[in-house]
Amino acid sequence: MTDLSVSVSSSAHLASHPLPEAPAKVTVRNLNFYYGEHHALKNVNLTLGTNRVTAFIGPSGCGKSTLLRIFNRMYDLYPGQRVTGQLMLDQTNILDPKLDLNLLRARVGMVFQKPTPFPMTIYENIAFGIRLYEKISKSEMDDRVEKALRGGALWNEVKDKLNASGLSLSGGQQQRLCIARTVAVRPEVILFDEPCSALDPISTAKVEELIQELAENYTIAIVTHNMQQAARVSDKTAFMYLGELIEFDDTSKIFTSPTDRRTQDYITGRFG
Ligand SMILES: Nc1ncnc2c1ncn2[C@@H]1O[C@H](COP(=O)(O)OP(=O)(O)OP(=O)(O)O)[C@@H](O)[C@H]1O
Repeated sequence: MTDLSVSVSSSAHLASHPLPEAPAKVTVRNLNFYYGEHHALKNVNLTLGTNRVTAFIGPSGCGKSTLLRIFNRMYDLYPGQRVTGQLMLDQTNILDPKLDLNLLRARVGMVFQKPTPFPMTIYENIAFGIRLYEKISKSEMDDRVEKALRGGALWNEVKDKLNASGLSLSGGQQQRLCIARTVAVRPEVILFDEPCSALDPISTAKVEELIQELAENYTIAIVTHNMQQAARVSDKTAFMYLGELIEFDDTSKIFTSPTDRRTQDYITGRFG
């Protein structure tokens, strides 16, 4: 195959041999999702491997964001939405109606498309979430804030202005603040919903680098419209179409020799 629109030969990240299987962190079995009458996810099956980055790609409306939002039960916020099937985070049933959603969302953090810092200081943006779950001393909190900001690759830029408003940062810095805020509560899984779509190329490169660093300690799922981004940052790629998971494989395989014609058509830009 010679006409793939995503140049993968230049990406050092893409290995030519199959990735070893990682232990399952999130397991999706026969998952269906409905917005009222609309059947938005159709019998989806896949596994997010521990400390792997899994990218979700596919044309607009195929259900990528819907699937991502089920992983931390965001759909509970809206009436008329319904899910069936099985979804496990290790041994925890994510779909259990009795599950404590605050605890789930501490374990499965989310970073959105647009940076959404709280209208408070940089320090408080981080400390706020920690205080929801833990009572710790001021010096412990200072340590945690520093660690989180380092985790968000932002510490060096903000260490001298922790009392400035989070909203005074640039868009790219705000997004890294949101990542730091997510990391601060020590999640196991981080969901990224098109995290770079509002960022310039330099900020995008920083966030992509950060995502790869975070994969050393976290299991990551990322929805992206940017195929080069999926190829650069992810280990595994899931291609979705009209609510179905069409193909799920090593990213190198999806971008060089996909099995399904529809995957090939999408990544070569024939539709979507
Ligand atoms: N709140 C909602 N109510 C009704 N239908 C919805 C709602 N949110 C999404 N849908 C529908 O569900 C389907 C999947 O939407 P979803 O946002 O998951 O797609 P997507 O692949 O993330 O799209 P995009 O790439 O444009 O963000 C679409 O047909 C969409 O119109």
